[in-house]
Amino acid sequence: MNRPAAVSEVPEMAISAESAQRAAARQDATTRPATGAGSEPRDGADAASGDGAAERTRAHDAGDPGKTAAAPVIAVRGATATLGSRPVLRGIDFHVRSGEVVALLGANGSGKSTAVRSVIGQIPLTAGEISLFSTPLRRFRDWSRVGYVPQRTTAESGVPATVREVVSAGRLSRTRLGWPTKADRAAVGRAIELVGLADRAKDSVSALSGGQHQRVLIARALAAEPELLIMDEPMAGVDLASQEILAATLREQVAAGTTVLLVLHELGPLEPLIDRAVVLRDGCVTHDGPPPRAVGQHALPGHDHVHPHAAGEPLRTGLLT
Ligand SMILES: Nc1ncnc2c1ncn2[C@@H]1O[C@H](COP(=O)(O)OP(=O)(O)OP(=O)(O)O)[C@@H](O)[C@H]1O
Repeated sequence: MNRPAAVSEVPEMAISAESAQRAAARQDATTRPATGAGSEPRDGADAASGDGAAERTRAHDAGDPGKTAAAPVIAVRGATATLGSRPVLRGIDFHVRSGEVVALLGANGSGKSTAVRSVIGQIPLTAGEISLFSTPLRRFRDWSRVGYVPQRTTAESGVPATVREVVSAGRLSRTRLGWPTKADRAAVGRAIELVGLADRAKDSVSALSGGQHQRVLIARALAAEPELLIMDEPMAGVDLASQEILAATLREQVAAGTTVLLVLHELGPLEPLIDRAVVLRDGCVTHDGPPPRAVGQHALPGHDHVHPHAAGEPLRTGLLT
């Protein structure tokens, strides 16, 4: 197995003071919205599984900020994945701690999307293991704690749907059997407001721009008030105005203690939020630490990151080898 570079073997990663503070603040369950993940009972499947929810409750009950802050929300160890006959992840290790914002960076085809899709169980590993909230992925059932925004999708399904309908779909993991409660409807309304689309809530998603679509998808992920938000290139193909709204939305989530893993090809307006960067190259981790500074590296040869979904000129990341 081609193990990743030494940096990924270091168990304790630099976590910014800001991140540590957020993690501690998160311990005050009061920082979560009243209808948030921390205040709601679990559904039957979750309760039956006895997995993450119970462990999380125990951790909170223990009242030891250090303990929960130290437990990784995502732990990836020796993850190896093959697509077709091609090895795409070659034994990668990384983790994301509670309250951290971690960017997964790297050149086109380095395995970023495969890594996040493995984390949410869409791509099976051929070796290694992944845990979410200290529960092995194969036993993890508490998906309402996880919000996922996939790469390159639109909010359109072919069936006419309004912004509110699409965002409401994101709440289904929390909706008890039966009709949505007042709290469910309020959470959907909040998510729509957060992404600045309150005035478009009744509009068909087919009438929205690409950037607005992306905002709908993020609102859909936020509607469940997840503790962990995983986003695959949330800024790709998004106009500047929408980028700024998305950055503000994410800032708000992070301030409330949400843990974030996001694939990016450039840090852009999200840079101030990023605590740590994990850089992939050919399916291996080549850096795990402070976000690389884009300035200066742009001038180096081989630093163009051509994003296949964005027409026009190559985007530069300053992060590539
Ligand atoms: N279904 C598939 N079958 C075979 N190979 C695949 C498949 N999906 C992706 N790959 C290959 O796996 C590698 C990693 O792809 P992945 O999408 O994870 O990279 P990425 O770093 O997210 O790239 P990008 O920045 O272009 O989105 C690429 O070489 C890609 O061609």
